[in-house]
Amino acid sequence: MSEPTTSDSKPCWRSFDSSAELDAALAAHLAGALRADIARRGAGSLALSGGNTPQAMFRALSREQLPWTEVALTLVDERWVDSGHADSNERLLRDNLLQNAAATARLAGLKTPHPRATEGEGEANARVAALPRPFTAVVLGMGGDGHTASWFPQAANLHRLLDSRGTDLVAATEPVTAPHARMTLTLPAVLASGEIIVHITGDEKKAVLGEAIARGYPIAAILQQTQPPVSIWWAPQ
Ligand SMILES: O=C1O[C@H](COP(=O)(O)O)[C@@H](O)[C@H](O)[C@H]1O
Repeated sequence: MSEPTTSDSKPCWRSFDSSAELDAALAAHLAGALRADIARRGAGSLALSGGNTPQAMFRALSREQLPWTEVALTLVDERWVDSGHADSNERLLRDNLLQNAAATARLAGLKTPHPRATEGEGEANARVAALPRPFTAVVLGMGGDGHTASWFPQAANLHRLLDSRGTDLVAATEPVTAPHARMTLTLPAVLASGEIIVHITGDEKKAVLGEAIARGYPIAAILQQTQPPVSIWWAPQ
């Protein structure tokens, strides 16, 4: 299957023969970007996605040797569940990345103690605002429905999440087609990054990406960008 491009921009594709190769290369790439940022401004930061795709890459990244005490991590999006819940992206990050050499990195999660995600917006915004930004890198995943971050096609407030002139760094949303209310970075927060990496695997997601622009999937908001640079890292399942 060929690599889809958009009419306006051609995100750079990095295709690998296996997920294992992709995971090793992406972990090394992120570690290099963090080292460079720490050397340049004394701090590095990553906004990372949850879900199944990035878990092995997180474990590879956790073994990279770098000054992890100077690294701040946050999530691209979070499900509104306790941090010990099986569906918690924070739990996923703690279990897979905040281990080994990376155990000393600082994590600013998006889940607050508020019962409702909408009530946690102020605190979550303040947490993200306190991080070293622009992010060194943002790593996005993508669902089979073309959602990235927690920008779901059916969400009533999708417009707010994708408002490039909006001032909120995060916002609550109801995905409609997936469980749990969410807290998600907004488009302007994602764009305030040294680079954006879309990390996907499998032919199905490659095909979805190819349809994204034509069908107006939320990930099109990223694929159409030229600044910061966007690259797509892909391997077969
Ligand atoms: O719900 C979510 O799904 C996407 C994609 O996850 P995957 O399991 O298909 O890799 C993920 O990027 C996002 O962070 C997560 O909250």
